[in-house]
Amino acid sequence: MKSLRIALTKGRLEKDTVALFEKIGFDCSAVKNKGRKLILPVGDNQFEVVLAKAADVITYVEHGVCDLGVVGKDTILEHGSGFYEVLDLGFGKCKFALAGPKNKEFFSGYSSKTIATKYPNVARNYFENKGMDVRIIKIEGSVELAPLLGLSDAIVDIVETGSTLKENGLEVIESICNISARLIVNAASLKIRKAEIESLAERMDRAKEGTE
Ligand SMILES: Nc1ncnc2c1ncn2[C@@H]1O[C@H](COP(=O)(O)OP(=O)(O)OP(=O)(O)O)[C@@H](O)[C@H]1O
Ligand SMILES: O=P(O)(O)OC[C@H]1O[C@H](OP(=O)(O)OP(=O)(O)O)[C@H](O)[C@@H]1O
Repeated sequence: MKSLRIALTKGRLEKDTVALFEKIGFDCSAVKNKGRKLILPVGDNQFEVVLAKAADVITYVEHGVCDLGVVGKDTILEHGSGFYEVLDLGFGKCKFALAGPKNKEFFSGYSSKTIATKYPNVARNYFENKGMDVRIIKIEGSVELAPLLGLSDAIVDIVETGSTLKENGLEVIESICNISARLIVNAASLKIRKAEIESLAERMDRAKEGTE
């Protein structure tokens, strides 16, 4: 049978995932010396790692061309639910927050507010739950610019250390939810290759706790 294929969010989550695999004892030298290669073997061809952008990890897992994926809860909340989320990996910790200019009251007044965000679905759900009607503008990155430039009243974005907000005169108005990296699995793969997938997830879980 061909080896399991895991889609891995490249960038921030990549290093922590590789560190976790190495803790289990898998040889990750191909991933660490990847050059521009995007599909790489791990261990003794135990599985293959596919390096992809966060939202694409979900697309590949949902379509079943990858059996598993490592992706942030932020991306899951924004982009999808057609898969199983089997494990909180405990790294990539940050949170979603509503943030805006320091010392400026956001929830007062009657005028409709404008929100800039890279996560329009998350922002829409958040304000729907509050019964607030807001205008949402999608921004692709450095979302903190939007209120500084006068495009929006506030932002919904990821906050980790808080320094990006602080250095730009912004502050958290309200925390929305915690985020961390998750292991996701294609539904059909979980049926067909249950034992293999469960064994890998268990090993990742134990390595995460430092007991492997
Ligand atoms: N400070 C942080 N900022 C953004 N994401 C973070 C942070 N800390 C942890 N993460 C997690 O890392 C994941 C990947 O972030 P990364 O910055 O590598 O990619 P991205 O910002 O989604 O995409 P891009 O490649 O466009 O920068 C996020 O989806 C989130 O789950
Ligand atoms: O609280 P902090 O530790 O400052 O981290 C939060 C910042 O990091 C992320 O941006 P990223 O670096 O991914 O760039 P981007 O905004 O262009 O996506 C996020 O969108 C915030 O801007």
